[in-house]
Amino acid sequence: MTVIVLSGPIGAGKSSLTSILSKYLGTEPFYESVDDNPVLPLFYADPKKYAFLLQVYFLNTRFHSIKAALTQGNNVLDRSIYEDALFFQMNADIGRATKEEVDTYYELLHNMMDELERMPKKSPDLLVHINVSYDTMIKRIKKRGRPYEQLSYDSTLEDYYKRLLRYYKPWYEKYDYSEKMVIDGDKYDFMAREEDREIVLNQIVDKLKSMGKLPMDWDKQTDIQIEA
Ligand SMILES: Nc1ncnc2c1ncn2[C@@H]1O[C@H](COP(=O)(O)OP(=O)(O)O)[C@@H](O)[C@H]1O
Ligand SMILES: Nc1nc2c(ncn2[C@H]2C[C@H](O)[C@@H](COP(=O)(O)O)O2)c(=O)[nH]1
Repeated sequence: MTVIVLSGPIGAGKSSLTSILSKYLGTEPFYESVDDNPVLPLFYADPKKYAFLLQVYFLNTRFHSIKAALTQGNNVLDRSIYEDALFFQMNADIGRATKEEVDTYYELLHNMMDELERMPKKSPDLLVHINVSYDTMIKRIKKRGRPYEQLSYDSTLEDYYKRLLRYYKPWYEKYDYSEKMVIDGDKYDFMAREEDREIVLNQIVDKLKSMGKLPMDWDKQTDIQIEA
């Protein structure tokens, strides 16, 4: 059983690469349900009021999906529970959570992480982190087009997004729940350019081979169809 989790800033390409990778490897994709998240638009409208509620919502949905992924066959998750605290700590650091909310959040998170420790498979096999610059992040957020994520909706999002990129750097360096690798999201347009998609898929396959998760002679054409 091979469990791969994607990580990376907003709009980095996690859901897109999850779809590409799961199709290519013939494994089950797990997507974070964002567009039916009732709290997300409320958060962007009033971050101070909804930061804690949104984080509990995400933590709960991530806990469900990581438990399912760790007990089912081969799969790919488009975001991990492991970066949940990154978002909440960042929001707490900018005054969007009370001390009581921070204490309650970490109590809940530690309880959930303890539960994962008791599972037969305690953690994913590989984290694929997509690194993007601020300019690429904004371009992709615009391309995806969620109104409340746009700088035109709230100019303070520029600082929020730049801060998020600063928080991701130490988070990735400290991440040690599994093997990990980085995909250059600025360099590779794995959506529009087939040659970039082939390079990215081969980078991930080579990593899985080096971990003994794929046979060294495993080979497959990368010409998969994707929804643009
Ligand atoms: N490598 C890439 N090159 C160009 N566009 C991309 C790339 N990855 C994703 N996109 C586009 O950027 C937007 C955000 O991608 P998405 O997969 O939703 O990111 P995430 O899940 O990390 O938030 C989508 O419109 C998607 O088509
Ligand atoms: N406050 C938080 N917001 C989060 C968290 N995880 C995701 N998000 C936001 C960011 C985007 O607006 C949207 C989807 O994220 P993508 O990375 O898939 O674009 O949800 C979180 O834990 N806390």
